[in-house]
Amino acid sequence: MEMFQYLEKYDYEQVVFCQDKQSGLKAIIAIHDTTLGPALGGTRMWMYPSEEDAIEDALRLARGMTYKNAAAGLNLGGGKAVIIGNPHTDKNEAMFRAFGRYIQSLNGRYITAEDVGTTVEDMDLIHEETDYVTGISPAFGSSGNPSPVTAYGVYRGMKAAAKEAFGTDSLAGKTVAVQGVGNVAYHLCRHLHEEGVRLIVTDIQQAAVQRAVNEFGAKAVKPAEIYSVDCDIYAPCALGAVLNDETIPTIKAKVIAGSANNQLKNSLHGEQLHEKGIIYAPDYVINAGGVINVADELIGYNRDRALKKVESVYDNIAKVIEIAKRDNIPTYKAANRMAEERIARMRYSRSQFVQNEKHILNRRK
Ligand SMILES: NC(=O)c1ccc[n+]([C@@H]2O[C@H](COP(=O)([O-])OP(=O)(O)OC[C@H]3O[C@@H](n4cnc5c(N)ncnc54)[C@H](O)[C@@H]3O)[C@@H](O)[C@H]2O)c1
Ligand SMILES: CC(C)C[C@H](N)C(=O)O
Repeated sequence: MEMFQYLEKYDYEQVVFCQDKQSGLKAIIAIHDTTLGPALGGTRMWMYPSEEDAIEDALRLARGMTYKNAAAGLNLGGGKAVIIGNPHTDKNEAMFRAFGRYIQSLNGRYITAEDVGTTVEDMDLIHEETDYVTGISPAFGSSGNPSPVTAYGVYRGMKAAAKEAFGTDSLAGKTVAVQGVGNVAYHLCRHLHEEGVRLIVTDIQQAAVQRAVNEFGAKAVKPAEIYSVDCDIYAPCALGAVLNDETIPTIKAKVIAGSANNQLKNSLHGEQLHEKGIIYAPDYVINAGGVINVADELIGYNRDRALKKVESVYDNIAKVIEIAKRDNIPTYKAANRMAEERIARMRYSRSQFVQNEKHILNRRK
């Protein structure tokens, strides 16, 4: 990869490589854009096939957080970190504390939280060394695991997309196919079950499937079958790139609304969904509940206030659909437009020099 060429292409601000031989820490922090405020995004721990894959993932995810935070109306920029290693076998206290010291050295330009492969316990270790971490234990007056709140946001966003497709946002009697019933989707299934939805689920872990079958009366199908089942709504809640040339032609759902990041393999697939008349709730808009929740910690966490803010995912999905209809463009493009326009407006309005300017981190004091 021609690093600076890539950074210039998408206008990244900063990339930090963090190494600590004794603990085995190899991490990359990518800060994409801090126009709206400090860059907030989780830390992913993953066994990357190569260092180049890890760098690419950090960069791609950081840019995604710029869009997610902007579209959610947060005064936060976009960044993300990756730790190279096996989250089941390679973690240790010194690793996360060394990583916390690197975050501290950025003096608030980057704030971390959970992502795939990291937990509340890991955030607590990072917190030993820095204040620039969210999603830490409720014992510290913080928000804890973001997944249930992400699920609530996805549920709200799904209702907004359903309103467009079916003329009502009631999901009672609808069939929803859920791909992956992990941390987020388990809670999503609970909301859907309580509203009288028929659930079809799949997962590569049998125990996760069985729990949804037992608790919510879900019907189980094999992983490869989930795309083509008869359903009203397809909820991708596992991996990225699941909306691609192979899967899109088989999808029968009228709505796609799930928590997974980077659902479109590439932007062409967003066009294909538009041509098929499927209402696609853009991933980074519908799954913003987690980041909205952890961002509330920056002003002194209040669960009720955070949940109230997460309800706005409904309005944000409705707004994206409205822009898509007004401009006759796919919803993924409408979401990008919404985020980019907000950043451009704020960049302009915040371009004047102000001594000791006010920003979200100053509100903590
Ligand atoms: N946790 C959050 O707050 C949050 C916030 C925003 C976005 N997300 C995104 O939502 C998705 C789910 O996150 P999570 O925290 O629930 O993760 P998780 O690991 O708890 O759940 C994912 C589930 O998907 C299953 N899975 C993996 N590959 C599969 C396949 N091929 N077919 C079917 N199932 C498969 C896994 O076995 C697991 O049960 C991820 O893409 C994540 O990036 C999560
Ligand atoms: C800040 C975190 C809760 C971010 C979450 N991992 C996401 O992708 O939105």
